[in-house]
Amino acid sequence: MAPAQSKLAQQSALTGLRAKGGAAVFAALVALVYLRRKVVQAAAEAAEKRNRQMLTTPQIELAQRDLYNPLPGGARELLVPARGRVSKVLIKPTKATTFARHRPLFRKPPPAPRSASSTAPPSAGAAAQRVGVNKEFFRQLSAIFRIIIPHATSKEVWLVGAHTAFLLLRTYLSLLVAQLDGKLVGDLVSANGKGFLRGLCYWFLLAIPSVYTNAMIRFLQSKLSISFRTRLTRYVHDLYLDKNATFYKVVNLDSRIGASGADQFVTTDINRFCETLSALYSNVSKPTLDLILFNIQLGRSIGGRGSVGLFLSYLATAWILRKVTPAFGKLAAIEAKLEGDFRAAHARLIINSEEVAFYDGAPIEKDILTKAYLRLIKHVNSIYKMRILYGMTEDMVVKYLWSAAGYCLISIPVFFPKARKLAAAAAGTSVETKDPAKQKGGDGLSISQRTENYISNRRLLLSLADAGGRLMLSWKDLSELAGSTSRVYTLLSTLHDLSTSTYTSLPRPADLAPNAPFYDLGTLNGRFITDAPPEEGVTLDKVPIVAPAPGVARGGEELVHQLSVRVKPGEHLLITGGNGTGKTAIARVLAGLWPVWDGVVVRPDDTKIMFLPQRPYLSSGSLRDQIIYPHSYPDFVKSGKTDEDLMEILRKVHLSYLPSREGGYDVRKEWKDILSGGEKQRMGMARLFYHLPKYGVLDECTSAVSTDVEGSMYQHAKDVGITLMTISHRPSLFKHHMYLLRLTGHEGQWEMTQIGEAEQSLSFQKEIESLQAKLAEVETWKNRLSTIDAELHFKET
Ligand SMILES: Nc1ncnc2c1ncn2[C@@H]1O[C@H](COP(=O)(O)OP(=O)(O)OP(=O)(O)O)[C@@H](O)[C@H]1O
Repeated sequence: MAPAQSKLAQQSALTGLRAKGGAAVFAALVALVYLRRKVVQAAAEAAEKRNRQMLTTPQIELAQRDLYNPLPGGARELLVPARGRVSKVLIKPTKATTFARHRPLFRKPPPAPRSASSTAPPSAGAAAQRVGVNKEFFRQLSAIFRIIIPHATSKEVWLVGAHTAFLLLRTYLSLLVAQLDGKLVGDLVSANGKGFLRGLCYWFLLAIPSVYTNAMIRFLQSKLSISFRTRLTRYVHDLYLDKNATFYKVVNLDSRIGASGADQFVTTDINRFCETLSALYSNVSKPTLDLILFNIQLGRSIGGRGSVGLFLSYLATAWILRKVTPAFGKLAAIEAKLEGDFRAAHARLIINSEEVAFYDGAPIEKDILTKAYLRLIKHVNSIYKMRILYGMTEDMVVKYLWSAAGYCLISIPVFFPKARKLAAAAAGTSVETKDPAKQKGGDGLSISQRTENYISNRRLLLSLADAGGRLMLSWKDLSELAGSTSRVYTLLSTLHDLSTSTYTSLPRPADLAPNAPFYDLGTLNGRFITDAPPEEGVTLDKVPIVAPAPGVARGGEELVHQLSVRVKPGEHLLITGGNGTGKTAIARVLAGLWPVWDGVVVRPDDTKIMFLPQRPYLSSGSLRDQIIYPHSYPDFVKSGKTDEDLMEILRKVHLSYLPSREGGYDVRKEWKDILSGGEKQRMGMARLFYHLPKYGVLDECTSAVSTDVEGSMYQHAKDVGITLMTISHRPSLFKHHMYLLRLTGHEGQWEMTQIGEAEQSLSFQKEIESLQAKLAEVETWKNRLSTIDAELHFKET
C-alpha cells in the first residue's frame, strides 16, 4: 500500500472510530439522564409514601399517651416516637438472678495497703491513678463483657462474626489489589496493551467488592457499638431506677459517682466505652491480620532473613513507642470526669434558672461555668501537648523508619541475586526468563518483572506500615479504653452495691469519745419493715434520725435521738420544729431513702403510704400524667377511673379550670414552667386524692397555698380516710391533727403531745408575743403623735 493511501485509510479509520466513540458517549449520556430521572422519581415516590404514613405532632402525642403496653412477665412494649411514627420496642427487665450472678464480678478488689495515719476514704483521684492497661483493666473488661455479650448465641456474637468475615475479605482484597497493581505497572513498562486493559477490567471488578466491604465494616462496627450501648444502658437503667431508689442513693449515700450525679456516666461514658471497644476490635484485628498475611507474602520475595529483619524492626518500634506513650487511660478518665462536672454545672443552671434570674446571678454563674470549662480545657490542652512528642515519634518510626527498612529489604534480591535465588528456590519458582533479550539485571529478571515485583512489594510495605501504624495507634485506643472501662465499671459496681444497700465502711476515728455514737454507713443495725398491715400503723421504735455523710471520716450526724412514735389509723400527726432540726429527715427514713442505723421502723407497703415532698415535682407528659403520677396511662385505665373522676379531684384542689385552659388532659407541656408555685403544690394534693393511700406523709407541701384552700384540702383528705403525718410550721394546721411531735433542735431532743394542750399553750404563747410586739411600738406611736401635734400647731400659727 502506497504511503498516501495508507494515510487515507488511517484517517478514515480514525474518523469512523471518532464517530463510533461519539455515538457511544451520546448513548451513555442519554442512558445516564434516563437513569437519573428514574432514580429521582423513585425517591420522590418513596418520600411521598413515607410522608403519607407519617403522623402529625398531635397524633404522635396521642399515640404516645400510653407510654407502654404491659406484657405478661413484667415485660413492656415501650412506645417510642421515631421518624414521624411511633414504634413499639419490647423491653424485658433484667432478671434478679442475672444481677445476683453478676454482683460478685462488680465487687471492688481489696484496697491497696494505705498508711496507718490515713483515715480518709480513697478518692476518685486515687482510683484514677491505677487506671491503665493492666490486670485490673482486663478483670473489669471481662466483667462488663458478661453484660454486653450475655451468651454465645447473642446478636453481638453474630455481629462480631460478620465483622470478622468482612475484615478477612478486605485483607484478601488488599492482597489482590497489591498484586494487580504490580501487574498493571509491569504491563505498562513492557508495553503489553492487552494485558494492561485486562488488568484495568480486573481493577474495576475488584473495586465493587472492595467498596462494599469497606462500607459494611463501618456499618457493622457502628451496629456493634449501638448494640453494646443498648445492652449496657438498659442494664444500668434497671439497676439505677430500681425499687430501692438507687438513683437517690448514688448522690446522697455514696461518694464514688460524685455529687454531679450519674448522668455523665450513663449518657457519655457508656457511649464512649462502646465506641472505643467496637472500633478497637477492627483496629486491632485488621492490622494484625494484615501484618501476618502481608509478611508472609512479602517473605516470598525478600526471604526468611528479610522477614526476621522486619519482625525485629516491629519489636524495636513497639519498644520505642511504649517509652514515649503517656498514660492515656488515666488522662481519659480525668477528662471524662471534668466533662461531667462542666455538664453538671450547666444542668444546675437550667434547673435553677428562675432563682438565678431573680437574684441577677448571671455574672457569678458565668464565672462558675467558665471555671469548670477552663479546668477541662487546661487538662485537654495538656493532653494535646503530650501528644506532640508521641505523634512525632510515631510518625517517624512508622512512616519513615519502617519504609526505609522496607526499601532495604526489597533491595536485597536486586543487589544480592544469591539471596533472591535462594528465596525463589524456597518458594519453588524459577527466576530465569526464557527471553534473553529481556534479561537485564544480575537478578535474572527483566525490567518489567522487576518493576512489577517492586510495585507489589512497595504496596505491601505501605500496607504493612499502615497496619503497623494502626496497631500502634490502637495501643493508645486501648489505654483510652482502660479509662472509660474504669468509669463504666465504677458506675456498675456502685449501682450493684447501692441496690443491695451495701455501703462503703469507714474505720472509727481515733479521737472520737468511746461512748459517742459513730454512724458509719457500713454498720447498720436497724430494721426496716415495709409490709405491715395498714391497721398496725406507722411505727418508729428507738430510731436515731441521722444525716448520712458518705466518705466523711467522722460519720453521719445525729439529728433526732432515739425517736419513738406510733401513728395508728386516724391519729393524724403534726411534726414541727425549727429549720434543720430533722423533720424532713424523719420522712426520708420512713421512705427508706436514709438508712435505719438502729431500732425498728414498721410501715405498710408503697401502695398504702404516700410521700408528698417539700419541692413539688412535675413530670414530663400530659396533664393527666401530672395528676396520676407515678402511674402512667395504662395503670389509669386499669384502675377503672375516668377523666370525670379526675375533674372531681381537680375541683377538690381548686384546679378545675386547668383542663379547659390548657386544652384537655392529653396535652403535653413543660408543666413545671407553666404552673405557679401554689398550683404545683395543689397538683401534689390532687395526686394524693387520686391514689388515696392509707397514710399520707406531707412535707410542707401546702406552704404556698392560701390557708382557706389548704384547710379544705386537709379536711377532704381526712374525709376520704387518709391518716396524715404532716410536717409544717403553720399553726392553722393544728386543728386537723391529733398529735404534735416537736423537735427541739437541742441535742436531738423531741417531745410528743396531744394537740389540744399544745394548741392551747401555743395560742397563749402567741397572744403574749403579739401583746409584747404591740407594746414595743407604743413609743413609736407616741413620737408620731407629738410630731403631728407640732405640725398642726405650726400651721395654725
Ligand atoms: N442529703 C443529705 N446529706 C446530709 N445531710 C443532709 C442531707 N439533707 C439534709 N441534710 C441535713 O440534715 C439536717 C436536717 O435536714 P431536714 O431537711 O430534715 O431539715 P428540716 O427540719 O426539714 O428543715 P426545714 O424546716 O428547713 O425544711 C440539716 O442540717 C441538713 O443540712
